[in-house]
Amino acid sequence: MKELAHLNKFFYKYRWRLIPGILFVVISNIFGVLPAQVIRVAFDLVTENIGVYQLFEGFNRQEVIYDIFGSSLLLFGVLVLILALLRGLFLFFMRQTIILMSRHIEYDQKNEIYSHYQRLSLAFYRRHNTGDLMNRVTEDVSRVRMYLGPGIMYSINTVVLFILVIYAMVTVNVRLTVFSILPLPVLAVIIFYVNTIIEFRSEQIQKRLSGLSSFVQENFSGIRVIKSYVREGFVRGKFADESEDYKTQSMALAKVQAMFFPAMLLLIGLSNVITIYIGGVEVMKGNITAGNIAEFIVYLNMLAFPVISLGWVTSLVQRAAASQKRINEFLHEVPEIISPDVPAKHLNGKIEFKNVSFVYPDTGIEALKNVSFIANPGEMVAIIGRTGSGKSTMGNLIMRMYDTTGGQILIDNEPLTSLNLDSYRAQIGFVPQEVFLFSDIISHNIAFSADKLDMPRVEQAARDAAVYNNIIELDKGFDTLIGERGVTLSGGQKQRVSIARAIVKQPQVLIFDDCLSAVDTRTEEEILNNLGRVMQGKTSVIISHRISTIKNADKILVLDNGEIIEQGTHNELMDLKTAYFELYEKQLLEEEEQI
Ligand SMILES: Nc1ncnc2c1ncn2[C@@H]1O[C@H](COP(=O)(O)OP(=O)(O)OP(=O)(O)O)[C@@H](O)[C@H]1O
Repeated sequence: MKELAHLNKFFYKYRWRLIPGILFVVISNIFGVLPAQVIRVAFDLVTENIGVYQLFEGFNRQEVIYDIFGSSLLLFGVLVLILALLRGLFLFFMRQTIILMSRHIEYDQKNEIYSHYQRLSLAFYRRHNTGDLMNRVTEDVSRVRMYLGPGIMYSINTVVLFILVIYAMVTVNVRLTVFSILPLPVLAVIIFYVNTIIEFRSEQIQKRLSGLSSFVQENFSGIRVIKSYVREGFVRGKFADESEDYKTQSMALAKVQAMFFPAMLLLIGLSNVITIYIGGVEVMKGNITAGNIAEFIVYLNMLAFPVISLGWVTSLVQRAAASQKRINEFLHEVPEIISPDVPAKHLNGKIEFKNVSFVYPDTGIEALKNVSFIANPGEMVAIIGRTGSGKSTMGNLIMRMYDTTGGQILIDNEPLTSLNLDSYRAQIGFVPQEVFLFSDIISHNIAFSADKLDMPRVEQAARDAAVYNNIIELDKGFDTLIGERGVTLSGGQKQRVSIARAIVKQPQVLIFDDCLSAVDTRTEEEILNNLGRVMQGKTSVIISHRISTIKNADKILVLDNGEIIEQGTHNELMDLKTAYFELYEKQLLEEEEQI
């Protein structure tokens, strides 16, 4: 439960909603209790007046008594109505303060979690799946809100109402009070247990439902594979099985829910019966009036809801505590990559790896061993090697997505870890291996790094990335929506849009992580020529599988199993007639075979 203490700061922040809220709860409950007393007086008036009315049987005065009796009853009726209206008004204020407070806190908490997520490093995102990350910012926050809003509101309501009602009951008759509230604790305990079962089953259903939606989502995304392998029938069968499971769980829940309300009504009914019986005995003894029984019945029915909410609120708080625990787990996660608090600096673009080694934190895979090289401003350095040799890892380390586990990376002769990270990354154009474009229009995707859209710059970047002609051929040109809701670009087009996104930044350092793989060799040459112009005096790091992409580089690093086994220019490496030469021969042979 201590997990919920994290939320106290929000209660303090919104104290001017919470305090009036509590006040409104008290006032609304006072207006809730008063009608019961009015009803008692009215009831007693009825019994008295019937006696008086019968006494005047056969007299003219009987008519007058009847009229007085009628108008006073009407007055009581109007009074009850006014009290009910006032109660309603304060209930409205209560919700407007406390429930609104919970919505404000929900908003703040979502932002708090989301901005913390943004600070966490790539390794964190690798460790946790997207569904989990999303659940904590949506479902868990909603559960916590249930505690902040209804939870707090009904708890205060229950306490205040209990004090007021029990006090009013005890002042009438202690014996009757004890007997009539006797079934209520049983009701609270039953509701707590039934609620726990309901919640457990609901959670199971929720899990099945998210399983079902992930299943459907994945199959819709992979519909091409399903159709090409004619697996529609198989997938349909699997869907039916998953749905069947969901149905069974839902029916089990419906059964418990079906028992819930009758059990509740039974216990409330039992309280009423006891009140009337014991109350009747007390009336006969002359301890209370008939009006008191009516008053008690009203009190009991007023207590029923708080008793029910007691069980409900208890399980709600438990769930909120569990959710807050999950939220806190992430909020207390310290980012692995922290930028030192130093001023931004202009980047010249010298990159130096000094005996860099790197082991991936979660898998323990040693991706780089003792890697050393220098890339000077104005140079194009290429990295080539077999798959899994550590090329992308080098890109990730230059971007400081991870910190090295051995050796050092120097940027402009300073350790990378001592630079202002935001300013450093802002001056690098990184094109990742897996293209990712947002579901937005093309121009926004290209201008992603800028706060303001500068169309001439976007168009120039598209030209340099050799994708301009493809874009203007589309009906809406740069305003074409791409992604799930829009046009599907080809693999090569996507790669080039993501290249344009990096170029538009006019970066000091450009990193291409195998992002020309889906581009034909002629277009590739065009892009590389443009790059030569755009990146004049700046540093480019080109990671590739293809020798054709990198043969003009100033320096080629041949990576194998995390180690640089050769480095030099194309000609130098060819002369060596070792690994690079063999790779060249192999690729030449493959090209000839294709022709
Ligand atoms: N996020 C990660 N967590 C753990 N291990 C990783 C991660 N990314 C890569 N690896 C491992 O590190 C090694 C080097 O991977 P890397 O992606 O750098 O190779 P690559 O040369 O870029 O390969 P490819 O050409 O296929 O993209 C591989 O063994 C890979 O399994």
